[in-house]
Amino acid sequence: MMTSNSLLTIAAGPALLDPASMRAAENAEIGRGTPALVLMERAAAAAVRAIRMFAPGGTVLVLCGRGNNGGDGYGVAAGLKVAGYAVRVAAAGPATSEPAATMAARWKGPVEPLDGAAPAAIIVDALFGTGLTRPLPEIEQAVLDRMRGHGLVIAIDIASGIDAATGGASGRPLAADLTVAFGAMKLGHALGAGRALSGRVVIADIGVDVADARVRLVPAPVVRAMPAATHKYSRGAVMVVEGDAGRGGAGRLTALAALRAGAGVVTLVGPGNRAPADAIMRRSDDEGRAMLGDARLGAVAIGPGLADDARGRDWLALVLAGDVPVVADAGALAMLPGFGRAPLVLTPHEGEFVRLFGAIGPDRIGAVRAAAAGSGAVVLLKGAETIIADPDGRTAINIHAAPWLATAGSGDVLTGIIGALLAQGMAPFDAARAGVWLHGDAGLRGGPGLIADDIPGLLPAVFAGLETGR
Ligand SMILES: NC(=O)C1=CN([C@@H]2O[C@H](COP(=O)(O)OP(=O)(O)OC[C@H]3O[C@@H](n4cnc5c(N)ncnc54)[C@H](O)[C@@H]3O)[C@@H](O)[C@H]2O)[C@@H](O)CC1
Ligand SMILES: [K+]
Repeated sequence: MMTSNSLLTIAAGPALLDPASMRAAENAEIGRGTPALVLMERAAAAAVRAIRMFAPGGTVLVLCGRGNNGGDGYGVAAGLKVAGYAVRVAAAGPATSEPAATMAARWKGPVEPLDGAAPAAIIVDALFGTGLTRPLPEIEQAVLDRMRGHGLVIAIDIASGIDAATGGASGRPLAADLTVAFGAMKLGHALGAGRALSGRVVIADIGVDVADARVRLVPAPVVRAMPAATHKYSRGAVMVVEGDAGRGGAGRLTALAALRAGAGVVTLVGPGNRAPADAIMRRSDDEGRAMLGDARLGAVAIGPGLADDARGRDWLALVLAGDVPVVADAGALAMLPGFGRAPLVLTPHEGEFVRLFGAIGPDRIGAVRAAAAGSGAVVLLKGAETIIADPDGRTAINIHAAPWLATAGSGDVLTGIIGALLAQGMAPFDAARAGVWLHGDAGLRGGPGLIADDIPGLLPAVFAGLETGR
């Protein structure tokens, strides 16, 4: 049925942890015999290395909280002082926990109160990390406000005030130029306000094992060399079920995107059976139904421009009952009859998701995971941060994208890209992840003024970029 000649491969991607899983991973390492103080020493040393690379030399103000994030801060202060920086420390009060208190005792210099501390060229924010559970207190908020606009800001683990589980901001966190994240990225670096306020994120390995993480960032796919003996069917055959007359533009965009994403042959199936005007093949509904029995067919893309009527419903029921992988979007989502045999990728935006699966609530990731587990389909919730879940629980978040992609027809293009990757034999979860990354990269390359029609034409540059690293 499927060819197995995918142009791309895609790795699992960097782990994205919530604070509870991070603590569990740290506790596991402590259980294996590494003292918490050693983890903190590693964290501080890694932060010092990152700061020396990012900002070699200068005056430093380290803002220390009373918890372990503050403990990291004292270690950073000591390390930067040894490295020749002029370091001052301001603290909210004595450290209340271990190993932070031990680390604080190693800082032999003066400690200023937070209120009144003057900014420096380099401001190290070690007030709160993953332990923040309440709104930022007034004194901490005031010092962050006073620092704003005055120096290069380095956040220790995460900008103080960002909820590491959700990326939500309490109060007004200070935007970081660089965040040194310990052990792994946290969800709060990738989501919501946290994504914008984290700046560049460097992951510091502190010897904590995060290999089991179920939620990961979508990484850049890798382009494989095509064998010379490739022919068009071995590169994947996609059938796009077109909308009705007057709505055909959406299907055409999907088909074009599938071709540009590397499918060898793309057939647009619809009532018209018009003469081909370009590289896209055109067939009638009857001919299309016959194609479903062709072993060379690799994937079906259905939904863009599709009307909620008898024709649309018949097509949807037919393809879901087959065993050719299906990507369903737009019109198909509005009339999904249930879930059939076919490996399936659903690509709803928020409104479509809510109609299909119910309200989302504050836990967007949990909602997408539940939708995938309940439906047996890979579910891809489109948005500024696209969330993709496999029925087996693997979950990915894509932040490699640009706001210019929020434009009419952009989703039709994504459907075509995913269709092409499915047709090449990529597993549905991988096709969805790689597809959304390619789409996002095209958006970044397109910039302001981008329209959906431009996206397929940007894909050759996206692939070239993957091969050359540019
Ligand atoms: N656990 C470990 O093994 C490691 C932890 N590390 C650091 O430890 C941090 C987490 O430390 P903590 O759990 O101590 O938490 P934080 O230092 O993030 O927060 C400090 C404490 O303040 C309290 N708190 C929360 N919100 C508050 C608010 N709004 N007002 C007043 N108090 C509030 C909490 O009880 C929390 O324990 C990480 O972000 C990381 O920087 C690193 O040293 C690496 C190793
Ligand atoms: K911090």
